[in-house]
Amino acid sequence: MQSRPQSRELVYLQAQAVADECALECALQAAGWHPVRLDGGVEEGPAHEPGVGLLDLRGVEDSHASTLLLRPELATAVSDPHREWVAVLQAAQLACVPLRRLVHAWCHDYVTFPCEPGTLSLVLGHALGMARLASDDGGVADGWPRLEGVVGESEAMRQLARRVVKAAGSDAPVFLAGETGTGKELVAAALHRHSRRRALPFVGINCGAIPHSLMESELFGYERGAFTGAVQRKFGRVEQAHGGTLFLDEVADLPMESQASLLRFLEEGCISRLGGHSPIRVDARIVSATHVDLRRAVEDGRFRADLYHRLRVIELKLPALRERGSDIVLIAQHALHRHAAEVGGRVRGFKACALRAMQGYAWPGNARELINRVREAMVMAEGSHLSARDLQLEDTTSDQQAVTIDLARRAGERTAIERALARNGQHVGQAADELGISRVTLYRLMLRHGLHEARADAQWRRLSLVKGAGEEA
Ligand SMILES: Nc1ncnc2c1ncn2[C@@H]1O[C@H](COP(=O)(O)OP(=O)(O)OP(=O)(O)O)[C@@H](O)[C@H]1O
Repeated sequence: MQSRPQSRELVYLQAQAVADECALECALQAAGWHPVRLDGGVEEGPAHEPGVGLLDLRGVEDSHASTLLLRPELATAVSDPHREWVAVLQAAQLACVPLRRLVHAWCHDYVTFPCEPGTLSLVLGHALGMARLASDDGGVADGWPRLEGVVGESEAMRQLARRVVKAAGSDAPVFLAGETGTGKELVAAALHRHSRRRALPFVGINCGAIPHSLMESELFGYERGAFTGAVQRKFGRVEQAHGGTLFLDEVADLPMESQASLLRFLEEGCISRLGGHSPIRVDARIVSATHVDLRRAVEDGRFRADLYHRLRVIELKLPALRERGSDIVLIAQHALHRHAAEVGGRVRGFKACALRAMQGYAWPGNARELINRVREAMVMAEGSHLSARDLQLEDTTSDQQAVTIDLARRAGERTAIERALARNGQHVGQAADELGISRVTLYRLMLRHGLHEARADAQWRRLSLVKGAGEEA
């Protein structure tokens, strides 16, 4: 006896109620597919399993077609990067240009209804196959998710990517900490793209770049006539981010008055425009960042403690570039490709001395400094391959210098320490355990390799005074 094929699941999203719903459901079941309705449409966070969705557009009138994607449940669903969509239409609807554009832009394929179960099965199976292919390419292929636009494969960045994707599954406020130029804004945008809000706005504001006197109106907007010159209503950044994400960059620079208003918004979910009389409900996910020590700002009385705790429900720390090993070269190459056209493709790569010098430099301005140096060098350099000198970096070892066993051992030792520290979030005790040496020995080795500059904890200061700390352990 022939066994009945197991039915496969698909997500079913209906744009408009139709009279003969059962007919489509029967056709799907006959084709071996089990539809799961997206009632209300919004999924809880991104499902990383590749899948297929059926977008039922039957009954959508021509006049509504161009505004369909303003409906958040539709926009969120069709922009899920892990799902391919198949549209269902009535043959006559193919004459509607906005509907055709929507299907062309967002769907893998379409069927006109009524249709043969065999055709339906073929089209859906093909869409599922394409979703799986795409997922193998760019998704979580070798156990860690790639963040779009964020270059880096070091262990520190893999850990960060995993945490970003987890954080994206919730609506809790996220605080991004990290030195200047480490990519906080880039990561904030990636967080938004991985969240269920991805089809709605990502609105950024640099709190350090706006005069204090304008901050309230910039954040919360104003009504016409609220003050001289307010000739028409203006929506503030918070309101513009409704449904999406609001990114508050350099949040430590927020004036006290706006800190109080922001806190009120976080607690009540409502804002008031300047000159407005009724509160307006706004649903915006808050991501904030600063390169300064926000805890210190709280201690100094420059930042409200209650707001500080509200903002950092989830804290993500971006590693400094010098802790990211071979990411330095990856980002340099990324910059080279990105700006190649500006110099007519004249510059094609890096000399060995440049690669060495980049790895040996501390990059206080992080990825921003690296990208800018590469870009400047590309304009100024004479040859096709950039040297350490083109990058205005010191080449500590020349190409011709013999590499002694001792030099190689030291280089290996330094790399092992850097990686252990990065893997263990700069925790010296844990890094020492992993390396199989004592904390004291690790501190001595760090001193010898010049890896101690950023550390200011008391134990380090004590140990650095120990006689002979820089000698062989
Ligand atoms: N991992 C990365 N891959 C590619 N480009 C990066 C990466 N990190 C940073 N950049 C680039 O470096 C520049 C600075 O990044 P970004 O503005 O996100 O840093 P930031 O941490 O927000 O800095 P600041 O604290 O000064 O505001 C941008 O041009 C960004 O595209």
